[in-house]
Parts: sequence; C-alpha cells; structure tokens
Amino acid sequence: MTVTDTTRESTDPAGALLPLSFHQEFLCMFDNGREEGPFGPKYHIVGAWRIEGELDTATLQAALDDVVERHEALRTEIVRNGDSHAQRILPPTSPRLDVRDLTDTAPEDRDRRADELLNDVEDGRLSIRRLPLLRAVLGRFDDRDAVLALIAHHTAADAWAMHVIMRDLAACYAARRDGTSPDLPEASQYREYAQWEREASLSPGAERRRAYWRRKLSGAAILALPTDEPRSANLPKTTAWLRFALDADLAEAVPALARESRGSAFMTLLAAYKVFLHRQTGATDITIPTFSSGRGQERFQDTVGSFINFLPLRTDIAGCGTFREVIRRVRTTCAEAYTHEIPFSELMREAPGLMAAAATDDHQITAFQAVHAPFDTADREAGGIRYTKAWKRLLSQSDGSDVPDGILWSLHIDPSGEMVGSLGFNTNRYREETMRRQLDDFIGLLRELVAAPDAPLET
Ligand SMILES: OC[C@H](O)c1ccc2ccccc2c1
Repeated sequence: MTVTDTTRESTDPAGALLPLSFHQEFLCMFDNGREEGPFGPKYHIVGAWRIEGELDTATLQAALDDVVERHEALRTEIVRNGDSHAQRILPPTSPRLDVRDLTDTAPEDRDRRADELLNDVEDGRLSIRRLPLLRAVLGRFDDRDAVLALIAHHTAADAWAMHVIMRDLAACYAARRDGTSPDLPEASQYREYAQWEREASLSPGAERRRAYWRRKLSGAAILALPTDEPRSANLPKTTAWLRFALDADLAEAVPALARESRGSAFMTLLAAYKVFLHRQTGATDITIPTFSSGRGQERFQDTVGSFINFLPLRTDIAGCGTFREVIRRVRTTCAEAYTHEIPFSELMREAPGLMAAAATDDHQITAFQAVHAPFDTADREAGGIRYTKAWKRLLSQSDGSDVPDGILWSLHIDPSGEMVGSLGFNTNRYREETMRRQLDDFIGLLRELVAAPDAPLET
C-alpha cells in the first residue's frame, strides 16, 4: 500500500481525518496496493508556462510557499483508515524549486527545449507521502526568457487546478515583489468541496439523477479492448504517451462540422471514436467514459484539487446511416449526461455491471476526454512577468504520468483553432506499435468521416 497507515500517525494532532472526495474514492478502485496506481509516485500531472521578464528565483520560491499555504489540497496526506482511506491536512511546507541553466539553447530551439524539459519533469516521481504535493522546475534561457514546469500529485490537482496554481503563483509573485498582498479571490478549500458534494448527494435532485442513470445504464458495460498482454503476466508497468497534432485542415474541419450539428468539437471527436470502436469490435451499443471538469459550482472554480469526474457516455449507433446521424446521437448522449451528472462513485451503484470489463485479465477500458483549461492559453501578465501556457506538447514519452488502468485519449482544443492530443497507455498491457497503429487508424478514419459526414456509413 502506498499510503501512510494511521496506526503510526494516530497520535499526531496535526489534522483531523477527513473523508475523501467522491473522485478520490473512485481512484481507490484502481489502487492495487503496489507503487503504481493513483497513490503511487507516478500518478502526477504536469504543466509548463513560458515566462518572459526579469524573474527573481528567491521571490518565486516565496510565491510558491504562498501558493501551498493558500491551497490545503497541496498539503493534504491521504492515509489508510482501517480498510478505507481518509485525508488529513498538514501545515504548509516549502515546495522544491529546481533551477536549470538552459542558456546554451539558441532562440529557435527554445520551444523544443521547453517541451523536452516538460517531458523530463514528467519522467520523474512525486511521492504522495512527501508534502507538499507540488514541485517546480525553472529552465532559464536568459535573464528574460524561461520555462516554468510545475508538477503536482494528481490526487491533489487536475488540469484546471494547474491553471489556478499558475495564476495564483503569478499574483503571489507580484505581491512579493511589490510588498503588497496578492490580488486573488477568497479560496474555497477542497475539503469544503468534499463536504458539499456529500450533502448534495442527499438532495431530491440527486435522487432524480440517480434514477436517470439506473435507466440509461441498464445492461451497459464500459467498452473494453483486447490487450496485447494479460494483466496476469504481471509485466512491469509504465504509462507511455504518444503525442500528436491534428493538421490544420482537420483541426478546422472538426469544429466546423461540430458547429453545423450545434454540438462541441468534443462530441464530433467522440462520435468518430465510437465509429472507430464499432469498426474494431462490431459493437453498436457503446459506452465510453470521459472526464468532465467537475467544476460546475462557481464557488469552487478557484480551488486547487482534483475535481474531474469519470462520466460514462452511452450511445447506441445501430442504424445510423451517416456520420452526421452518429454525431446527433452522441450529442444527445452528452447533453443528457452533463445535465444529470453525479459523482461516478454514486453513479456506479446504479449500474453494477458497468465496470465489469475493468477487472478482466485480457481486456482494458478506454477513456476519451477533452482537456479542460478554464482560462484561455493567451498570455497573462503579473508582477512584471508575462506567462503563456506551453500547451502544444508534441514529444512522446515512454514513462510519463500514470494512467491507473486503461487507455486515455486526451484532446486539447485550443481557442486558436489548433488541436493537439495524446494517447496514454499502460506498457505492461500494450506494445507501442499497437498504439501507434490505433492512433494512425483513428486519425485516418476521423479525416474520412469529417470530409463526408453524409456518406453512407455501415453500422
Ligand atoms: O486524468 C485522468 C486520470 O489520469 C485517470 C484516472 C483513472 C483512470 C481510469 C481508467 C482509465 C483512465 C483513467 C485516467
């Protein structure tokens, strides 16, 4: 088990034991007790920003300390509590800041060098037992150009939270530099969210939503694909990431078709993925989970924590004569799922067979998400520094952030109209060439479907 046992700590007055959030409870399902999985040192999330301006590292360190003090989630220990888990908030400690000299990088190579630094940070480990659950690496190209990579444990932060951390870090940096107090909204804490969602699950509306899922998911099982290697082979596990960009015409055609069908680009991409899975498995009743942002409550939009929610999207594409019809059905699936959303730990009780495939020896489930960044990726300015998210990651890697147990397709749909994506898979279950072929085949099919959405489609 990778979490601290309360027996050793039970006399510790540091902080009361608090219940986990529903999402953290969901993660417990994937905790296989070994170093891998959601409580292991590879279950982290990274983000990087290009920084322009005079950056003082002592001030940056002080601002990092401020951010850890401001957000309890970054100093929260998940502990075993008998045969379940709990969390305990501990006093702030200083997050590590490593500074690397990248002055030998020519200006035209800096973007790539920043991408390499990000992968290098993501190759690393971040133990859940060593607080705070945040670290920083600053690569300096010269005294006015740098790349800041942040890494947080994924039980304490999600993609949205990484943006909140960077925004707060810049505000705290400005305040430290100017001797003022940071210009930031009151921060609600993750433990308040965990409390709020438990209360919300007792409301009449929650009962109606559970009833929806009982009907919608009756007889449903999340679709699983055959793996190259069985789980029982017990091969060493890493999670590899194939990263890619959609070429300009495809990145433009997808949102254009989405607009025509009055849906999101995600819905069009998911519709293509369901056709892709139908071609591989023959299935027409297809349930694929996505991760929603889980940030529907205004009160928690400035809170650091992991709010993402595993949301099963079931669509029966039998009889769809065209891809446009598949998009229409997926759009209905998504619209209903978003309006009836409840935490997966609650939802799963209404659909007992849903995760059946997750436990099999020779199959694995596959998830499909659009990455949620609350703020656009445009430049932002604070304290004499300008920072811009390095979202266009194009370098694949063989040992990155952990996907606990499955395949994860992630797409970043940028306001600029560009689109990049990543395909995460467990290397103890799939060979890289299998996943490269999946990626090539999916992109090829997407291009074909988007180019002729009214062409006859055999389903
Ligand atoms: O950011 C999502 C996180 O990497 C995650 C957590 C649990 C999963 C379980 C099955 C498949 C993909 C998952 C991804």
